[in-house]
Amino acid sequence: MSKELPIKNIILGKGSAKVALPLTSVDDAALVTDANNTAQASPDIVEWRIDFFKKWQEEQALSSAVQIIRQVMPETPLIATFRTKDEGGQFAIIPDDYEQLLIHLTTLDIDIIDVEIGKGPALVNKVIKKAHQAGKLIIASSHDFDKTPTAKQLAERFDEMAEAEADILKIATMANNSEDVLRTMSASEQAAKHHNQPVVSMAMGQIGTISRLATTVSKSAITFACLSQKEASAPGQVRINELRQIQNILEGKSHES
Ligand SMILES: O=C1C[C@@](O)(C(=O)O)C[C@@H](O)[C@@H]1O
Repeated sequence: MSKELPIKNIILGKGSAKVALPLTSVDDAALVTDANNTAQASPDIVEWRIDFFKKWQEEQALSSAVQIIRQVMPETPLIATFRTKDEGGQFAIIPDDYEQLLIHLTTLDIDIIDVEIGKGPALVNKVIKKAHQAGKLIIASSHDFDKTPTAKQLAERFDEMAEAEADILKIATMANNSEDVLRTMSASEQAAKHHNQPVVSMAMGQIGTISRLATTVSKSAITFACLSQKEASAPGQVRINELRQIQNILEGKSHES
C-alpha cells in the first residue's frame, strides 16, 4: 500500500491527486510570465520542463531560472524534468550529459528530480544516490509515446522503479484504444497496492484523457494539467480549472447551490 509522502505544503498520496502544471518556457523572459500565470492557477506542484529551456546546458542559467520560479512560487513543490527525445522530450542528450545535468540539479533549490528509468541501472542508481544525499526526492519515469506496453511489462516497470528506491513511480503510455487506457489505469491501481511509493500514471492521447481525471480509480497520486492547450506538455492534458471541477464531481465534493 503506497505511503503518504509529505513534500513542502502537500502530502502526496493523501486525499485528491495533486495537480501539476508544467512550465515549458524557452527563456527567462518567458519563464517570468509563465511562472506568474502558473502561480495564479495555484497548482499543487509545478514541473519545470528543462528540455524546453534553450540554455539548459549553462549551469548559471539553470540557477537563475530556478530563482525566477522560486521568487514567484516559494512554497510549491518543484519537479525538475529533462525529458529526453527518446521519451518524447525536445532534445536528444548523451547519457553522460544527462547524468551530469541531473546531478547538477541536486544542488539547486528543487524538491523532486525526474529520472528516466530506461537510461539503465548504473545511471539511475548513481543519480538516486546523489539526490538522496542532497535531500531531494526522485520520480522514476517511463514514457511510451507510441503504444501501451502489456500489463506484465507495466508491472515490471513499476517494480524496477521501486527496486531502484525511487520515491515516486511514474508511467505515461500512449493510448490508441480503450483497452490501452484500461490497462494503464489497472496497472497503476495494482502498483499502488503493492508498492510503498506513490504511483503516478497517465494514458496519453485524447482517449486517455479519462485517466487524467479518474485518479480515484487509477490511484495516481499526481495528475498533469495545463493552463491552456498551447502550454500542454503532453497530448490529452486538460485545463487546470476544468480538471479541478471534474475532480470535485468524481470525489463527491460538488454540491448544487
Ligand atoms: O511525465 C510527465 C507526464 C506528461 O508526459 C503527461 O502525459 O502529462 C507530461 C510531462 O510534462 C511530465 O514530465
